[in-house]
Amino acid sequence: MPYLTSSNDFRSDTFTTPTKEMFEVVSSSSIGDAVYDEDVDTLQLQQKVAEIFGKEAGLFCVSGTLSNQLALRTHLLQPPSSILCDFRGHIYVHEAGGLATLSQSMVTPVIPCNGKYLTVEDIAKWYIPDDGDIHAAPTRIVSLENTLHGIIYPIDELLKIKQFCVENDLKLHCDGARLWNAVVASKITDPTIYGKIFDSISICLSKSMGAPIGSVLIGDKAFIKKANHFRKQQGGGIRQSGILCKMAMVAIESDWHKNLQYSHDLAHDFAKYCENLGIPLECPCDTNFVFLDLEKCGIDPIFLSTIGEEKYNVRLMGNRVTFHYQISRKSVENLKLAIKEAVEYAKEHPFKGSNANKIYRAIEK
Ligand SMILES: Cc1ncc(COP(=O)(O)O)c(C=O)c1O
Ligand SMILES: C[C@@H](O)[C@H](N)C(=O)O
Repeated sequence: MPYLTSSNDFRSDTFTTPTKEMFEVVSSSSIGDAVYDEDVDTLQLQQKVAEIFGKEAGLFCVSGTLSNQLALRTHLLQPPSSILCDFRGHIYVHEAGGLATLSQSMVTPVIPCNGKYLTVEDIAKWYIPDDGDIHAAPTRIVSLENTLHGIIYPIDELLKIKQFCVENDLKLHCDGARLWNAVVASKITDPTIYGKIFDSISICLSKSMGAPIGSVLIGDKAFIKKANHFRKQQGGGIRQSGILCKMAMVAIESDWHKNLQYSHDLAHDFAKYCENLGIPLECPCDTNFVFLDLEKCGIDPIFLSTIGEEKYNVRLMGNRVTFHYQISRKSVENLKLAIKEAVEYAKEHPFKGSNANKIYRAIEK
């Protein structure tokens, strides 16, 4: 099926497509060489994102993976070192082992005791102190994700973790690919709170915000200056990035609160529908993701995505159903028909296969 629009694409919010307005602004974008900090639209976007989330400076990156990897590399001075994160964290599961190769760092993947997000108790239990034990790779960074699997991090827990990091000389990074969603769902009126808590934040513009390309890494000036050095080293120093930054600025200047709330409302409605069908959720539906425990209902994810595409014109991948502002209500109705058929089919043909190819891990209950 030719890829037409994202209105029926529930695979990820990375499938959001540029708007007509984004294409229209391209012709008036600045055309300076961003490697020399001479591109006005790039400088403006970097500063805008830094100001929104309360940091001194920003650095445009072509992907969230690059933004995360630069942040963590910049915080690290020399091996041996460890980075503590949630065992489901993108930096650990989905960034191709970049921390090992680009940062020569170990990772301590931790399963949250509360089944949702790491608490300060989880971190205190699993962090590796720099106490002179030559067997160890001491923890240098705690890297959190907000949201992670769509789960919101409570501010009071973040503040406790921040305090622990300060007391133990640890850097605190946030993979904020969907921090915009957390702001809307938590009804945060002043997002600079996150800049007060985290030493660095990677903010994606290409997911729920709908820009075609780009993330911005934010931090203090000295940190961003060093991250820029690593960005050049890793080939991320791009030239006329004003084209991309102007498009991204359209997303920031849009009514993103309304857009993201729409996607959250669709997700919450679908989550309720699935639970009423007897499909448990793998984790709470706080924002735009619905993680279904298909295994518990004997539903084959391949069967679901196949009938979804061939019979109901919806695009699905695995057990994560993603909502974004370009999803149409008609597509949600089609999605509900597809999941209903999959439930009925599973009653007669329960799927007992392996979920080894599951790219989104769940916490065993
Ligand atoms: C939580 C999270 N962090 C980082 C990334 C990486 O972003 P990118 O795909 O632009 O590298 C993603 C991907 O969507 C993500 O879901
Ligand atoms: C697959 C993963 O890298 C991507 N960030 C997503 O959420 O779809």
